[in-house]
Amino acid sequence: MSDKQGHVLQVSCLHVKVKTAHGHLSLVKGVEFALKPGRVLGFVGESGSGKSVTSLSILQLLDRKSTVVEGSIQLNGRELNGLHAEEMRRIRGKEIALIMQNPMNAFSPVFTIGDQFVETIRTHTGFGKKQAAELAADALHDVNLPDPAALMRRYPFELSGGMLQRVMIANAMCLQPSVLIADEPTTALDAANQLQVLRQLERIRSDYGTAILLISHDLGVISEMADEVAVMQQGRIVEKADVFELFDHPQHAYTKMLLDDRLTLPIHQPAQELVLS
Ligand SMILES: Nc1ncnc2c1ncn2[C@@H]1O[C@H](COP(=O)(O)OP(=O)(O)OP(=O)(O)O)[C@@H](O)[C@H]1O
Repeated sequence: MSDKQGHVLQVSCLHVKVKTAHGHLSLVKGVEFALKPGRVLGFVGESGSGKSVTSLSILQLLDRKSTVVEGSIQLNGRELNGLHAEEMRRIRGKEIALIMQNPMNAFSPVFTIGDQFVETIRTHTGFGKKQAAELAADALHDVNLPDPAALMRRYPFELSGGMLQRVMIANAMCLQPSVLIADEPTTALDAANQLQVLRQLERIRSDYGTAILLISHDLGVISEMADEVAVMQQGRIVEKADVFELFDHPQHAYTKMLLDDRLTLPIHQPAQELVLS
């Protein structure tokens, strides 16, 4: 269910401050953007510019004691900022999901992949164990993971980063969230796994109309996947534009510098190798 303008996610006037011994330190300053179903917004910017803090504040995952989140975060027309933690747990995963750079952090080391996957599905759907296990196995098969039944009996440390990343994507596929936040989803992966992960993200977008907030240092990935790009610098969005417009006619000096750096620095992966089929 989107709002009147058709947005599934609308972030307005978002400020995030962290409490320090010397007062409040501003990490995110007046960030605004909106996402429509099936659209991909790329988030780029130097390390420390506030991309992850922005995404964690949307998911209400920042420590409530040490941070202050101000502004509005509307998901399907419902305000998330300040929502009760229990209510937020019901929404996370089901309506808005996160895929992070280091997928090992997303899994408990003491339960098998299957236990965790099935539990997540059951929490959000009310399915029985058998039904949830079948859905999980189908989803793992869908992301090209071999022998899903055997894989579900394994523990996270027995899988590579690329495999875990695909398990997280399979998870998201089962729950079909309105919004998926992918925070550097390919950075830790080799070229073959990067491509697989990007293809799966593209499938989630096209099959389920999931809107994706894609955070990446890799301008090749952004240019392939994003419809629109927001450039962050020191906690602010300094430029936001259609992807072609931004790459062809960057307006802000910082965006120009990022694009110039791309030409002089070795980038993570040449764009032409990331063409999605
Ligand atoms: N809990 C915290 N307390 C204090 N400062 C923090 C906290 N979390 C993040 N920061 C600071 O906030 C700023 C933004 O961090 P953030 O992780 O959002 O950057 P980023 O753009 O995602 O960087 P990267 O691309 O390296 O992941 C950084 O200066 C970081 O050191």
